[in-house]
Amino acid sequence: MTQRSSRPSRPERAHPPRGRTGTPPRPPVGDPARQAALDTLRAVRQRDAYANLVLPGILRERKITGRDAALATELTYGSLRAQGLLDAVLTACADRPLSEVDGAVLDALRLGAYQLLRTRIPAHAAVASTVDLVRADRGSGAAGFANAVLRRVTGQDEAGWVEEVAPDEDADPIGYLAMAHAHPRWIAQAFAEALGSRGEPLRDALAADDMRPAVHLAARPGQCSSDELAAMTGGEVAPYSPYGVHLDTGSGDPGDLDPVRERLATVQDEGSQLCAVALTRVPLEGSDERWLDLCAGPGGKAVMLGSLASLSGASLDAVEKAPHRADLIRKAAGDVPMTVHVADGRESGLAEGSFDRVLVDAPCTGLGALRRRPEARWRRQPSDVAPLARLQRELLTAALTLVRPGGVVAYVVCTPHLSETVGVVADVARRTGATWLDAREYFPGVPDLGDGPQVQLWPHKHGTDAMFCAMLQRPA
Ligand SMILES: C[S@@+](CC[C@H](N)C(=O)[O-])C[C@H]1O[C@@H](n2cnc3c(N)ncnc32)[C@H](O)[C@@H]1O
Repeated sequence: MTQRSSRPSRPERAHPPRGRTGTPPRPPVGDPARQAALDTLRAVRQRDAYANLVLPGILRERKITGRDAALATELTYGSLRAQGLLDAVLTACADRPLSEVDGAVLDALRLGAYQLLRTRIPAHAAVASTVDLVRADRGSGAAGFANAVLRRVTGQDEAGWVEEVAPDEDADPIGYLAMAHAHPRWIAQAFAEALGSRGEPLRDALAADDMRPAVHLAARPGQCSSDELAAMTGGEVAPYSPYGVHLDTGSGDPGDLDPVRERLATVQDEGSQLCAVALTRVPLEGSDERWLDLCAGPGGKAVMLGSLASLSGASLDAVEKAPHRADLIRKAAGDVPMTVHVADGRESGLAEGSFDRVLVDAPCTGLGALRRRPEARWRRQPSDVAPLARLQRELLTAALTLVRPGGVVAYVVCTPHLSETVGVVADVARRTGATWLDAREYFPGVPDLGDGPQVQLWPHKHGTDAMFCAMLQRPA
């Protein structure tokens, strides 16, 4: 990394910082979009909040709509996704470690740096608007500091900064791509291992994962077709899921769409739809009447499975450990028939061998759905993987006792991390004697699924989250 020669001097504080009471500052009349973004960044930093839950509330409460809402959304999610890259650049531009910068000022600096590096907002507007926010919240000393730092950021564009702050591309290609596409290095490493590549495929995967995804809707089987849903919403029929529609909603909350409110459709990534539907496509000999979703909260796949089950004369049981998430399943289900159990899937109390099809949509690191959870990539830690992999093995093992001989279990996670995917399935298949079916057969029309028997979907190949699906059959 190149050291910069002169740096802005440390500003003195003009007056005690405001906004320490936890109450978000009132939005300045002139810049509601940036203030909403800033307040969301603060909630994410201070309370570990989820931006996609906080921001819509702020927009609603402050009646921010249209272009301002779209700008607030882009700046919030963009700043959170790019945080690692922004922090590396800000570190190179500040006269002190970022850990010594006041948190509220750091939020604003990230917001400003994001505008400078990753939007077409003119530099003077990005700097001036950020400095105004800092001045309003933290006084003129902090504003001077922010001004000096951001002026340094304007010294070069994103590509120039990447060359300066990223590791050398030849010596550490994964570290370089991780920085260039704003991913923690360990996550880029996990993607590289799953892809078997540290070159072009990794670059494409990280780049696709760094973009704001389209909203995916699932038409409820038996209630509405994907053609009808596309016509109702102005979206496009999805390429692979028979129920899917892709939508560009800008800043709007897809939960507000009429077909979603009227329960004709749900908001669900196309990859999730494909995995749930794949379980129902495996041909079975003998009975096919009882289906189970062993990790069902908040109910996205349970609604899909419950709808398909009732069309085919089967019933669905849904197990969820967390009571509040079981409530979410009941709410999501509405009139879709299913029985919800609050229980640990490893010891559910359900009768062994009593189900024909079981879905294990196991808790996981979520590394495959980072596009949809802007702050998640910087929160997750490598140490999260091993305990989750242990839980995943236990849940999959339990599923193989709950399914009848000859029945099928779909193991699904929204992560490509090998320890959570093939590592879990290979281990459980070996210990239980379950047969590993070729899952690719149940994803008809989906290209580029590799050598099997598992299916790993990717944003850069399929436009879906990076969902993993393996099918295991209990020996008859
Ligand atoms: C990946 S999410 C499932 C998503 C869900 N299938 C859907 O499509 O909406 C995993 C769920 O498993 C639940 N869970 C965690 N540990 C569990 C356990 N031991 N038994 C049952 N459910 C568990 C979590 O609370 C979480 O709701």
